[in-house]
Amino acid sequence: MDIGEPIAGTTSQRALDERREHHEHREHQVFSLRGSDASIQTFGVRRRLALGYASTLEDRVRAFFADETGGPNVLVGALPFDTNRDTLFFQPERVIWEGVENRMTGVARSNVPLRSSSLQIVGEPDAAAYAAMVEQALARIGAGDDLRKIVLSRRLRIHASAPVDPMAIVERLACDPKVTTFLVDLSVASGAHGHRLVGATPELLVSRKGLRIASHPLAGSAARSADPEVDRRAAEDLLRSEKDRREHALVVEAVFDTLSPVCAELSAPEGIGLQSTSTMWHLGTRIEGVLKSEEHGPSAAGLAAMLHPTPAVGGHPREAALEAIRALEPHDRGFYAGAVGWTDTKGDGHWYVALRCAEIRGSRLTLHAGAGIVAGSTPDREVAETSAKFRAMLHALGIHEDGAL
Ligand SMILES: C=C(O[C@@H]1C=C(C(=O)O)C=C[C@H]1O)C(=O)O
Repeated sequence: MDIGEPIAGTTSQRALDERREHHEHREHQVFSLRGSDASIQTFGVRRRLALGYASTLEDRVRAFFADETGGPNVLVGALPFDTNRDTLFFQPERVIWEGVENRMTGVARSNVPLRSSSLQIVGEPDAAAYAAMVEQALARIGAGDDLRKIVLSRRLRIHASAPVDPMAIVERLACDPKVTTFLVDLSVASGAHGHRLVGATPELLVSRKGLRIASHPLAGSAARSADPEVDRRAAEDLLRSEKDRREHALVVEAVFDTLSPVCAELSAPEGIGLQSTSTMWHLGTRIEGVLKSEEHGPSAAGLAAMLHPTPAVGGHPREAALEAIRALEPHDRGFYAGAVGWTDTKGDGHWYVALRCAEIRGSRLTLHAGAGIVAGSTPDREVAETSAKFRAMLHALGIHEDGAL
């Protein structure tokens, strides 16, 4: 972030001072979520949320805030993809809330985080092995039981010759105004030096403000093109694709089914539409609702835990799809395809699906990308879709690679 530049909008002197201060202490930033909604950056870890395997996340969050020991009234954190794994939640020492006007977009102010000459990139599984996984998923879907969608992912392992700067990656990802960038200091839990999760997600899992909630599930994707005509056609074809609409509908139905019991009103006023990032087109449906009860309704974190994993990252039906993912994917997803966000004492908060991300450990990065497999999917197209989904992170890293990744 270039703090020497004039800042547009209504930025106060205090906000400027805070930005300068955090710039000077950028190594202490442990969590950030920055997008078109108000953004949050946090510094230091005041207290971690106890893990408590017997109680729900909602109960643990309530108990945390009931036990008043001061500090900011917010918990930030991440849910792993596998709900049996440990969540990472903590109360920060200091919080900076930023309005939308402070969002930095357009020009990458940072140096390219990596030089491709000093890189090793390995697909794990590689593209051919992933295509074979897709074949197996299709066989399971075609087997006659009610399995209809399995989201399969693959990874790129990147080994750089020097440690990468996670903040520089986030700043470059933020050049796309359509995404919400995130950074989570995973060393809070792992203790491993330089262990971070960074990414740029287009998908809102759930937000809550007072009684109002929203979710914007995505499913059904097409790569964008630099050629405007090809790009427009890709979007039109996606909007018309029966296979992608079917894949999308499963996610929307699951979100409605999960949220209906706690809502007095729930609707998708605009129906299915196109959502874009700088590299992808997606089918998206914005869902809006009003909770039955503000005080007794679930908090934003509780809602995220109810929804996760949606069929956008798991499949349908949920348990059968998760079993298939465990059987077919040779790797642990970690926090990829989990959720990142915050929740406060009032229950308000924002949670995003942790997509288009990289787990960083010093000079090693692991990128994940997945695609929904349904009847009508083909291995080649799913390989191409996952390649396209890697592009946002690769570009942020300074890698312009369209080859056989
Ligand atoms: C699984 C990913 O993305 C999800 C899967 C999509 C799809 O299958 O079309 C679209 C958006 C996301 O919900 C990913 O980016 O890795």
